[in-house]
Amino acid sequence: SGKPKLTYFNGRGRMESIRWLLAAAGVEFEEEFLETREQYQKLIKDGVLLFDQVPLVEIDGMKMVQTRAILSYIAAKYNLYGKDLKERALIDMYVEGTADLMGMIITFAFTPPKERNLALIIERATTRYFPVYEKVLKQHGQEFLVGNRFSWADVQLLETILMVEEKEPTVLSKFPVLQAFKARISNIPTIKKFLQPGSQRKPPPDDQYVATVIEVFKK
Ligand SMILES: N[C@@H](CCC(=O)N[C@@H](CS(=O)(=O)O)C(=O)NCC(=O)O)C(=O)O
Repeated sequence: SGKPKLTYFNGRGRMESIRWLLAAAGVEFEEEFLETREQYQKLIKDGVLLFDQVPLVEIDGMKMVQTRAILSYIAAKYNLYGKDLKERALIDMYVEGTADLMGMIITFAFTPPKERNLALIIERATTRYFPVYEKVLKQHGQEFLVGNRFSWADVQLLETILMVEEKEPTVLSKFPVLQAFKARISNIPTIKKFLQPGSQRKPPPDDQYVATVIEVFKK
């Protein structure tokens, strides 16, 4: 069909940022959901998982694995990766910062309840990460994080803001510039569409999602 094909669980995990970036770029994609151990073993047998891991994204005749490699390829292909090496370096830094914060939330669902530390996630969000993006936007006074135009960094920052707000709705209370950024980027047509019910955006992980991941990878 020519559309990229994403193979992963029917949930966010590492694939959600890829769904966001493709959607922001206005690129339609298909999905195959990993539900059983047999499916996973077949993928391995067929030799399509370079490191026996998912996300897998089939795009432009390639069977891509490794989340960052996939995201970088999509960002470059759809001109969301800055105009030169220095803008790309800034985008990489901002993207890795949001990835670190999102990573804390992704592992939260797989952490035994009594070991979960939501306070630490909110503390990191409000003292280490969000202040950086608030300052960057405030300092240059532009609409977007890098190069005065829409990029991968903007997409991933919005994804991160929404994910942290799901845990703590007041998290942006001290970040007025990020509040305006959130409203602005949410209104970009391709993103507005992705935020509508019925899109391929996935809900927060629930017990069933965690159980499926554990079941599929059970040694
Ligand atoms: N660095 C890889 C890590 C991928 C990874 O660990 N994937 C997990 C699934 S999930 O953590 O994304 O849910 C996996 O396939 N694990 C199986 C295995 O490692 O044997 C990436 O970024 O894509």
